[in-house]
Amino acid sequence: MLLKVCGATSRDDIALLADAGVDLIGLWHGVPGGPADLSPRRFAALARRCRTVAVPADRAAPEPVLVTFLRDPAAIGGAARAAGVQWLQLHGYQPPGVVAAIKRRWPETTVVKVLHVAGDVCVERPLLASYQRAGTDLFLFDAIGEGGQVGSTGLSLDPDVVIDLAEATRLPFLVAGGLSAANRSRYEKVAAHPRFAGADVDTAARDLTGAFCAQSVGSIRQHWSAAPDMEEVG
Ligand SMILES: O=C(O)c1ccccc1N[C@@H]1O[C@H](COP(=O)(O)O)[C@@H](O)[C@H]1O
Repeated sequence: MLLKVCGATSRDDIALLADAGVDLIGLWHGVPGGPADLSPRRFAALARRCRTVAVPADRAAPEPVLVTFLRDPAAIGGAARAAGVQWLQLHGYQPPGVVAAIKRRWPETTVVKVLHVAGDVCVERPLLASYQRAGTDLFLFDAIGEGGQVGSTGLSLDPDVVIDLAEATRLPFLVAGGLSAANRSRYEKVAAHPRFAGADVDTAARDLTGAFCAQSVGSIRQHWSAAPDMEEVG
């Protein structure tokens, strides 16, 4: 299973996350006003750092992921390509046409489309087939905040809602939304699903000051790694 942690902003963040065994590191670009938003230059520098950071010989370097609210396929694909980044996380409400345009021009890209869930309602439910036809590689299920907040809500999804959504799709999926070491046992059914690809965390990876905490990330890794292994995705 893959562990993704979101919102790295420094070389030290990446060293800490790599050392803790994180597989995918989310780098924000095109998240206006976001505390972890990166300029194109900084985004490219940190993506390079992900690929070159020291990791034990038996582990791959973490994969940088462009996490974005951008909607313009050329801007999204252009930023990723300029930084040599293969993974895109389309957070927010980009329509299926954006996925299709990216996959047409950059077919080698792994596109993760976020599906936003409020309670037991997935906003994009009527569009699932369209996103699949467009070439989405993985879905990421995330909780919407009470005021419609998107990303890093710290709110957990009901595992039964996750399973229901997984069954309505045919792609591998990641889960986000208030995940932690402590609530891993609640997601037993989810982690055992044959298309469960991994967990995506922001809030629980940090301490009270908002900095990444090696101990918390290590503990999340340890608890969530108990999930059955996923076949290669992307
Ligand atoms: O972390 C953010 O603020 C953020 C901003 C813009 C897009 C995505 C963002 N994070 C995503 O939020 C979830 C996890 O959040 P949490 O563990 O509930 O705090 C995850 O998908 C991140 O990629």
